[in-house]
Amino acid sequence: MKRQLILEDGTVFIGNGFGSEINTVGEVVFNTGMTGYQEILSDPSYCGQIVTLTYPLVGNYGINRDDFESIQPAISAFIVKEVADYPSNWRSDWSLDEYFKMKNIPAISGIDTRKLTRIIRQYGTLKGALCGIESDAQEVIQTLQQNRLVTNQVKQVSTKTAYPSPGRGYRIVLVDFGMKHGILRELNKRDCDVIVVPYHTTATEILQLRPDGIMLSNGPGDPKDVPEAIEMINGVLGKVPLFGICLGHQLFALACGADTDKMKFGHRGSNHPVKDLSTGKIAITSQNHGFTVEESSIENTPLLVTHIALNDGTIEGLKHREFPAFTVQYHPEASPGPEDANGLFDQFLQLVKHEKEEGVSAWQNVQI
Ligand SMILES: NC(=O)CC[C@H](N)C(=O)O
Repeated sequence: MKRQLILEDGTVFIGNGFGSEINTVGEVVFNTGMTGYQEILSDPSYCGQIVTLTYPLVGNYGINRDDFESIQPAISAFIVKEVADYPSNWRSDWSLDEYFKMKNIPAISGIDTRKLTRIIRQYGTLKGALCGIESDAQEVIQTLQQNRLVTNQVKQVSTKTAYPSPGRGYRIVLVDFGMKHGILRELNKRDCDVIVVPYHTTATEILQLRPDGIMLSNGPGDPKDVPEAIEMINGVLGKVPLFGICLGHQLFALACGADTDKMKFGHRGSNHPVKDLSTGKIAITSQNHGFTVEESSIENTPLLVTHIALNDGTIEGLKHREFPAFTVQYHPEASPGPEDANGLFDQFLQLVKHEKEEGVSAWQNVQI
């Protein structure tokens, strides 16, 4: 069934619809990963976005039971060059088409994704609509140009109530801004006694859980849309060791007085090189972000830049000069992508251990 992808700059692509037949709008972004489409489409940080993959053939190994990053995918729509109708893998349970129909998410194939990606790189991420062939393109373009997309996506994807994921190790409170399961998996693997809490949980409520450490998860949208989290971070900073990922990193920066900004087209892919400024080591990382911490805003804050992106020099890691708190813009939990940075979870737990055994002074001696 022919459907159209319409962009706010006036470009119209005609392709073949699959998955759900509903019409949708969203921010069109590209991901350069060659594999990992299941993890990408189920990453809650894509809430409200229409994702195109630059890799040309998608769906070959199907969708399986085990590789989801959330229970309910939050992406608005999916765009591919060619979709595999007959996946082949022993783990495969559904084809992309079957899965998207089941989850009511529209998708389109037969799109020149190289052209689309070049438009996004030139124009910056832009609003788009996936709709039926009968829709009037000029009308849709006008609507896209005149309306803002929905914000406050964190509220849509965060858990509504707190829940435990018990273990025998350190008590970690994981604040869910749209958490990828991978983060919880890494903590569970290390036997942490995790309590996942909603995005609006206050500092007092978190401290009442007597955590040994606090983790700030990834999540969708603009960090400035979540002021309650910034307030919470200020209330726990210096009291309990803190580790933040992606949106968690941006919220931490805002809480410490730095600023964030929207990037032209962001970083989304599985092979972004990041340099650790203290060791000079390079990690190949998985990334998905459209906002960044502004470098010029760091100067008068208590923050130290620990990592930078080698492609464009933007900030990829921060630590607090005084308190036990550090964050990264990339994804140490991978899923999908390389596991070069996976050791950050161990470093966090080492920090938690030091703090528990020796108090705040130990922080000064721990290398991040
Ligand atoms: N993966 C994330 O946490 C993304 C953070 C934020 N929504 C951004 O786009 O920059």
